[in-house]
Order: sequence, then C-alpha cells, then structure tokens
Amino acid sequence: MLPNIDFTTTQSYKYLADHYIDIVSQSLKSLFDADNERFDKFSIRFEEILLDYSKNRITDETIALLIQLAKECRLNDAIKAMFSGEVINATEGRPVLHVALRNQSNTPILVDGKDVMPDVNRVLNQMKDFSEAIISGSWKGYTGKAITDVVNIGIGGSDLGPVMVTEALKHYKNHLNMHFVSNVDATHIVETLKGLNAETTLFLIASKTFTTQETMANAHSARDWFIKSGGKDQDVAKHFAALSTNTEGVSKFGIDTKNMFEFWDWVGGRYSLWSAIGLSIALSVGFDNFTELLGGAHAMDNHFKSAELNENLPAILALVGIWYNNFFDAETNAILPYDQYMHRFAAYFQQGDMESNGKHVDRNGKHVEYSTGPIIWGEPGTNGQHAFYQLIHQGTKLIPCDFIAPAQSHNPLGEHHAMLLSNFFAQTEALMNGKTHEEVVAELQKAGKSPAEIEKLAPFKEFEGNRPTNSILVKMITPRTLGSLIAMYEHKIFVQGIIWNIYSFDQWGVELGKQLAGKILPELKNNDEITSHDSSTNGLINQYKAWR
Ligand SMILES: O=P(O)(O)OC[C@H]1O[C@H](O)[C@@H](O)[C@@H](O)[C@@H]1O
Repeated sequence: MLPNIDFTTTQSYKYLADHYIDIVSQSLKSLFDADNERFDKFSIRFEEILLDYSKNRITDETIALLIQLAKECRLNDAIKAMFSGEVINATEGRPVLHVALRNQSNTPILVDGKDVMPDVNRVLNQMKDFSEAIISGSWKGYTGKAITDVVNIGIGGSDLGPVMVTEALKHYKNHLNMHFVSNVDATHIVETLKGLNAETTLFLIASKTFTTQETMANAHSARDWFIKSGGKDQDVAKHFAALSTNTEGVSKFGIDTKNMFEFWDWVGGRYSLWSAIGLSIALSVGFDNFTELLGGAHAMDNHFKSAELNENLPAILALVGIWYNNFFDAETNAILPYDQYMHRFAAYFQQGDMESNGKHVDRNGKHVEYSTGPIIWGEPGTNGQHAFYQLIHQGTKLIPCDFIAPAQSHNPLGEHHAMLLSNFFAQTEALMNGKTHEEVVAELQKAGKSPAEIEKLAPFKEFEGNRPTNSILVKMITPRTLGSLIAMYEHKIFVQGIIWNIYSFDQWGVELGKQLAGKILPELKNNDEITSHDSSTNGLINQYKAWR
C-alpha cells in the first residue's frame, strides 16, 4: 500500500510556506556571495554524472525542510512498495515493475508469489538471439536476402522511448536503417515506405495492448503493402514481429506467436523501453549496448533505493521541482539537452512526466487543492537559445530549467564542442546573475550612447536574473549514462507523484478522446448531415464532409 498523506497538512509544508517568504526576496547571486561552499554543498556525483543544483533558490534550510517533507510523506515506504512488487497502480490493479526489466542483479521480484525474473530473462535472451540474427544477416527475408530496414510501428510509449534512445545512441548504430511510424495520418506510413523494399524490410508491431487504433491501422497498411509488393501470407512470419502483452491479439493479426516478444501488464507503456518494446533499440545499436543501457538504469535504481535523500539524485530533483511547483507556482519545467543526439529527450519526458503526474484527483479520489505535474517542454541547445530563451530570460514567468550536457562529444570537430559547452555554462550563469541597470548603463556608455539614449534603452536591456536551473553534466552520452539519466527522471516523477498523493501509473485521461473518436468515425462514413453533437462539432464535421 502506498502512503496516503495530504502533503499540505504536514508540519514541513507549513514551515516551507513560511520559509518561502524569506527566500523569495533573496537573489541567487547573494546566496552565492554568502556561501563559498555552495557548489560543493548542492551538487551530487553519481558515476559519470554530476548534478549541480546550486543555482536554485534554495538554502540549507530549504533542502532540510524538503527532505523532511519527503519523510513525512513516507517516501521510503513508497520506494519499498514499488521495488517489492506491491500493487501501487491501484486503479488498474497492477504492480509497477519496470525496475525488474533491468534488474541485472537478478534478485527475485515477486508478483502474486511468483518470481518475474525468469520470464524477464527469457525474453531478453529471445531479443538477443533475434537481434543478432537480424544484424548478422543470418535471418533471411522471403527471397533469401538479409534485412536492411526495420520499421517500428507503435505510438505513445511504444514509440517515444525507442525513437528517443535510438536517436540518442546514433553514434553506436550499425548498418540497419531504422524507421518509426506512429501517427495514424497515412502520410507517416506512406512516406516511410517510399523507397523501401519488402524483401529486406522487417516490421515490428509495438503495442502493449495490441488494440491501439493508430498502431493497428498502420500495421494493417504495412501488411497490405508487404502483400502488394509480392510477399505471400506465409512470408509474413519472416517480416513481421510483435512486441506486446496480448498473445491473442497478436495471433489474430496473423503474426506467428514465435515472433512475439512478450512483456507484462506490470510494465507501464511510458516505462516500457526497457522491455520487448526496446527491440528496435537492440536492433539499432546491438544487444550488448542495450544491456549497457539496462545496466545504467539498474545502477540508478540501486542508487535511488539506497542513497540518503540529500544525496539522492532523483529525490533531490523531485523535491526542488516541488519547491517551484507548489511554492513559487511555476507551471512548467524545461529540459534542455546540449547534445544534438538527445533531441527527443524532452519529447520523451513529455509523456513520461505529463501522462504520469497530470492528475487532479488524489489517492482518495478527491479533487486536489494544490498544483500537480508540471508542463514539460524543451528543445536541444543551442537551437532553443535562438527561439524561446528570450522568455526564459526576460519574460514574466518563472521557468525552472534542466540543462544537460556531455563533457565529451562523439563528434569532436574543431571548436564546436567548446562552443556548445560555453553556451551551456553561459546560459545558467546569465539566468542566475542577470544584468543590472548599472551594468547596462556602463555598457551603453562604453558604446558611446548619449545619456538620453541610455535612459531610453536601459530597461529593455536589463535582466532580472534569479532564474533557477539544474545543470546535469555527464562525461559522455554512452548507453550506460543514458540509461541512468532516463531512470533518474523516471524516479523523479515517481517521488513527485508520491508527494502529491496521486496515482502516477495510470492514464485514464487518454481514454475520453479515444471513445469519442470511436463514436464519430462511423458518422464520417456517409454524407448525411450530422446533428448529434454540439453546434461547433456538428459544424466542423459537416464542413469536413462538404470539402472532402
Ligand atoms: O502500447 P499501446 O498499448 O499501443 O499503447 C500506446 C499508448 O496508448 C495510450 O495513449 C496510453 O495508454 C499510453 O500510455 C500508451 O503508451
């Protein structure tokens, strides 16, 4: 059982509310001036990852109170409940065990009294054999040729993780061309299949439920394309594999269950890249690298379970996030990787975080009186700097940002990496220090501006500063480091969900739109005028019918 505590009724919450009044008037700059030890105090090293959270609007007291808050909310009991396979996804009646998928220590994890590790290891072995056969070319298509192209068809958690990781680890990629089709918009599959050869293409149908409309539609279109291109029904087995929990659905579709890579209902869709859903990753970078990715995540799991809260990366990130979300009323959190390979990282955690903690009902089924999950967004640096950083620097909204960068580039080329990293360092410094009126005036004087011009221009050129950031510097983006980083954010999301007293592992919010689309689809089959909805929806449907 998860604890069930309204965090706003705790002692530490009340202290934090008072403490906020004290902190809100202080500048980050003055906090640094007052404490030489600040970086050492507010940074944590884990393997080849350094989290510097000193550029946050916090003091020793803030962290102590936030840790007390986590304790009052019985975070440690919640962590134990998750790792021991308790049914913590209560509204779906399931345990939450993505940690079992990367449990390289192989310690037993029980679900209904049965150790899940033998099944986890069996599927990992199946993935190993299959990926090695495809990569080596010993697996032949229906005309005897080796596979050259892999198309993963899936959406949401069955797409975002594989896309993000295969992009982030592109440096480790082999000769296979990877493609990802998610959108039900035919453009996605049509454009992807252009130029592909059915004889050398492998489709992975990735769907936990094997019922998702978009994925099923794309899977059927892929199958039709395969048959039209010359494949026969009996050849489908050589070109289609399924990654799913739904054996019946898979065989109904016509995929031999020998080509099915199983996972289980205790793996949430947005936590499934570690499962059979990660087959496209194993194909793209090889099974050894996939194992390294799991290893990095497992190491982070062990750290999360055992490190004291003041040295615990996911817990600290979560608590500092709560500080801004619930005391400073920050609505969003930007994730800004200074690494082109990680260009889908923010998009990945848009689902990871927003589908997990975008909830307004607490664990008692009551409407919460406080703010829960933030809006997650971001783009890779330095592109973001030339797009939306203006608002982060000078807008009216407080946007806590996570800056992520590797010290070493996979592509050392002239000064590029030093230039990239100089921007990474400069941005967090600029956000913290800002630029005072005096500094702006001095600068304008130096540029030869007249006093009248200076007076006019100065307000626009000033930066308030005091904008908080986390810096996450890693040695290099390797499969292991990436695995640790992903697991770090997963556990951050978990900690926040525990404190907000919400269920982070269901996603009922995606259902309503699906249901309504299911009702509307038959209404689009003929040209009859539609009157069954509100006037806006009727008007839109009828205009669509007139124009199509
Ligand atoms: O893998 P599936 O079953 O096709 O689900 C795909 C996606 O569907 C819904 O949007 C949600 O349930 C997501 O969490 C899930 O990732």
